[in-house]
Amino acid sequence: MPDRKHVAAIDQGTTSSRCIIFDQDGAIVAVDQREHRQIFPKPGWVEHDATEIWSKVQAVVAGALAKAGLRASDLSALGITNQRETTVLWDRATGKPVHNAIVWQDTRTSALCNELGGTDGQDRFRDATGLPLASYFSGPKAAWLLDNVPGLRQRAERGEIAFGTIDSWLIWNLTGGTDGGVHVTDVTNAGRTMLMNLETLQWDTSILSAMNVPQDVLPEIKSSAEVYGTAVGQLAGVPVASALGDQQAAVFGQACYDTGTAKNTYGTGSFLLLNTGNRPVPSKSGLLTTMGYQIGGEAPVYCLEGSIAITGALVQWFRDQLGIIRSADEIETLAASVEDNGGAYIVPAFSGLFAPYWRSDARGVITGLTRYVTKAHLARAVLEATSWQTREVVDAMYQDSGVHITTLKVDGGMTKNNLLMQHQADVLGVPVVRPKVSETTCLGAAYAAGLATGVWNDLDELKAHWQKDAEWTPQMGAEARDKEYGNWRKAVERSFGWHEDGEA
Ligand SMILES: Nc1ncnc2c1ncn2[C@@H]1O[C@H](COP(=O)(O)OP(=O)(O)O)[C@@H](O)[C@H]1O
Ligand SMILES: O=P(O)(O)OC[C@H](O)CO
Repeated sequence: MPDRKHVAAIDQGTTSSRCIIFDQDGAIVAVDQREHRQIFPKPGWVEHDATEIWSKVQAVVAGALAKAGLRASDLSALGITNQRETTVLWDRATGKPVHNAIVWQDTRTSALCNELGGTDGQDRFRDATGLPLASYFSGPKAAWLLDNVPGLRQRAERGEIAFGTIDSWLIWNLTGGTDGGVHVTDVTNAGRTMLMNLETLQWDTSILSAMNVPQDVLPEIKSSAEVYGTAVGQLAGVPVASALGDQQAAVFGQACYDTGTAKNTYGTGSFLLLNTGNRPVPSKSGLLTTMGYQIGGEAPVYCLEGSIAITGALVQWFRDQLGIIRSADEIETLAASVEDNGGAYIVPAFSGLFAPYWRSDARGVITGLTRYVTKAHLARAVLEATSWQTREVVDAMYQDSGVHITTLKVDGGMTKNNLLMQHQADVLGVPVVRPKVSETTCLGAAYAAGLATGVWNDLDELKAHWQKDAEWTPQMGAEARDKEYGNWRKAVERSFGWHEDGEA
């Protein structure tokens, strides 16, 4: 395909959808982005309208093509990356969702997860899936919908209903929807449902029956890089050739192809993934064992993941709820106006703590307050909460894998904050590096789609595209670091036990 040298990627994220078109060097040609509504029906519940998401996705595809001055026929392939775990059930005949999508942050299934855990607790399905039982994952969300939308279970049992994470929903629509759309997902997304067995890469029938999810609703599990089908509509004829959960796509876009390489993406939350090679490494330290990627029929690559629920969202809270800053960028100037945190620590356990604690009973705390503490110290404490949470995850990675991360590749909205990135390097004691193309999520999806369609030949070719933009090297002494880390851990302990599960 000599004249088709562009690859498009759709990144359907928690707050917005974007489409980026890349050229053959992996450089960005055009970007278009639109937000969608966040629906909060009750405290702790978070929903999205999947129909709205589909129309925003169509709009950003049109927008990116127009900005690039390209047509569908100029694209070699389309890749998909997406917010993970968010769950959609739809009617196969009408193509309409039967309910709003339940978002990964939604905690309505906490009580159901406790019930499912029984005497094994959070570990009941950990050996098979690599995941602790938590409201974060899709399986319990699907079970909740089947039990709570009137008549849905019967319709599902009659084969009328399809389940999908957002990748499946988009691929089904892109390839024709009710008119022959393909119902597939990839291993990285299927791995976040808590319904896929990590060794067989197939749906685990014993978990399906424990969660009471009928197999007929589920998509077929495919690799992350292969042609699933051909798009219709405005992208008619373009092969839909990759799907990766957004954090795994960032691993791919950051060229973390070697065992022992790691990246951290700093957005609303932060997700640090360490490539552990072709075998799943079980976690005893509060991490997730998860898929990294699988290219066509090749052996799958696994990762250890530290999922941190709140990092950038704490900066948003500081701006929107406290009103101390007017823009996220202002936090750096305010924090830089003082030498240190003045003794204050903020633990942003707004909806419990994810890795490495998985404590749904935790709630946010600010500790160490004295009359000396100013809003500038608090601004520092907000930023430091991100680097300390990351340090805890890196320590857990070492405990589980024996791998010392020697350089951390970073990306995401918070990485433009120099003070934060310096503190991150300081508390980890290793260099932190940011690539030139910071849109690593879309880039990863584009790379995978381009590999599947012959735009790029192999991982070495992709690795050669990676270029450093900025690097921060550690400057803090070990003694100061250890003392502050101790303070942070004391603050975390103070956050435990504030909330009863099931309480609104
Ligand atoms: N200069 C900054 N310093 C610290 N945090 C920032 C800064 N700019 C943006 N952020 C935070 O980064 C997040 C947005 O990053 P982004 O990668 O776009 O996130 P997502 O993909 O999760 O929506 C927001 O939570 C915001 O508060
Ligand atoms: O859409 P993001 O960037 O907030 O990512 C969400 C994660 O995939 C949740 O697991």
